[in-house]
Amino acid sequence: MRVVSARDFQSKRENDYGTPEQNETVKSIVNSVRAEGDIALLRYTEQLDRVKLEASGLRVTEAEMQAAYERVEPSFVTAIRAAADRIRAYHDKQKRQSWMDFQADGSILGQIIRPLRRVGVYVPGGKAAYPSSVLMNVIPAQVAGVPEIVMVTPPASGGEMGINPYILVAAAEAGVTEMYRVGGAQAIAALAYGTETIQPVDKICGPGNIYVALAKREVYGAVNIDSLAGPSEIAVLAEEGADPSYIAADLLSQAEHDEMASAILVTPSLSLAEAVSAEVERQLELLPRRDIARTSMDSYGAAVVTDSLTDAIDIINRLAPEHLEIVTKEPMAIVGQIENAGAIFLGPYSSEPVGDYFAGPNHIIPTNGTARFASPVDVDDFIKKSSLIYYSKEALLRDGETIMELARREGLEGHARAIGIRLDQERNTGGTTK
Ligand SMILES: NC(=O)c1ccc[n+]([C@@H]2O[C@H](COP(=O)([O-])OP(=O)(O)OC[C@H]3O[C@@H](n4cnc5c(N)ncnc54)[C@H](O)[C@@H]3O)[C@@H](O)[C@H]2O)c1
Ligand SMILES: N[C@H](CO)Cc1c[nH]c[nH+]1
Ligand SMILES: [Zn+2]
Repeated sequence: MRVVSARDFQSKRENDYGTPEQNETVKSIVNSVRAEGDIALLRYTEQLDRVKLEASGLRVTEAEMQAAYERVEPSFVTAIRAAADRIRAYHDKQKRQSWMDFQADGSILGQIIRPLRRVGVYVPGGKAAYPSSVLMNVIPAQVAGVPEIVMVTPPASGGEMGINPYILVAAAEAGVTEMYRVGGAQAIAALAYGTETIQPVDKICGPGNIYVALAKREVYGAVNIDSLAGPSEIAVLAEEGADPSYIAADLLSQAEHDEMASAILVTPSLSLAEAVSAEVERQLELLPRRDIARTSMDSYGAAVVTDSLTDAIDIINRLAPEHLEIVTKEPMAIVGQIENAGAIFLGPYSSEPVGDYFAGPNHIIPTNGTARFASPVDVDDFIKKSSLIYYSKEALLRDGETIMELARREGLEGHARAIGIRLDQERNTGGTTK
């Protein structure tokens, strides 16, 4: 991992999302699926996932889900249930209630909260399978009360039609009843526009690689999306005294996700930066996915040395990382200065994978600097709100002239007249109409 001074550090991620070629590829896949439906889905699944399917084979059956229990260890079932309980407990706290404010003049103002009717959840399954992402998608949708949750995930690569059994068991445990074996940009397009087999949804949530993230951006507007939760990122803010082997391990935990993942240490300590860099080289060799981790470390990894802790915090706020670990003597004293980060992990024992799998907060988190304006998936992603306005006669008589003044200053006489016609009527009838 390169050690660089803050002055020489230029994040490779401060550009637009994806290369021009990746953007073109995604546009072309999305347009083809929109125009051709299932035929394009099957073509891209064969081309990109090397799995040949018939349209009738797109839907994953309940029997497949149940059969998968035979192929996973009982310890996995215990673990996924324990994780689901923690994730559900955390998301239960986010539930919103509809509310109404009864005013003294007889008016009622409020907000009605309703679940979205049909949502699509993407579970990544290209280079690795992510049963944990099944829970992170499905549980908040269930807590919100979404009646139709449609899961998509790529068929296990290597020519088999099957889905990874850990994903199937996680889906069965979560109560998924509608699942399709399709991934990448083609799955996102199918959820957005529908095909002969897949009915369109109202919103698409879930993480994925660059093609998935770009496809979500491409279909936004036809459907809503959660955020651009693309290739994983970690930034560690640390000072002298932090354990280099812990930091290196946590950096590599995200680097192993994807060649496009990013892992950055920011510290005022040159000696810590050098120790972490050496530790990364040592630990890299121990990883089964070292080729992926090395590519991402070489492309996007860095140990950035700053003049001060304040400068280090500035860099973190500029990066707006998906995950931030603060490993300083007083992490609580720093957290208030962090403006941009998707999930913040405090202290030496809050290793990032604690949040990936188990603590309870959602691991579907915006990337590539978009934590500046976006948030991790939560129950709010699966609801919508309607404003409620009941104006009493008394209230309209009181506020009518003010509303007409505002309408006329916008040059919208029709708006003013809609109010005026009621005021006139009330005045002419001496206020006897109800
Ligand atoms: N930000 C988050 O919240 C979060 C959470 C979990 C995982 N992730 C990220 O999810 C990603 C998972 O990636 P993955 O690849 O393992 O699975 P994936 O399911 O996201 O992507 C696999 C699909 O990508 C498509 N694809 C692959 N190469 C392509 C190409 N050259 N052209 C067009 N399409 C192509 C294929 O259709 C394939 O099915 C990683 O980047 C990981 O870091 C992010
Ligand atoms: N770190 C990922 C989010 O970027 C989430 C995850 C799932 N499994 C392992 N990690
Ligand atoms: Zn992870």
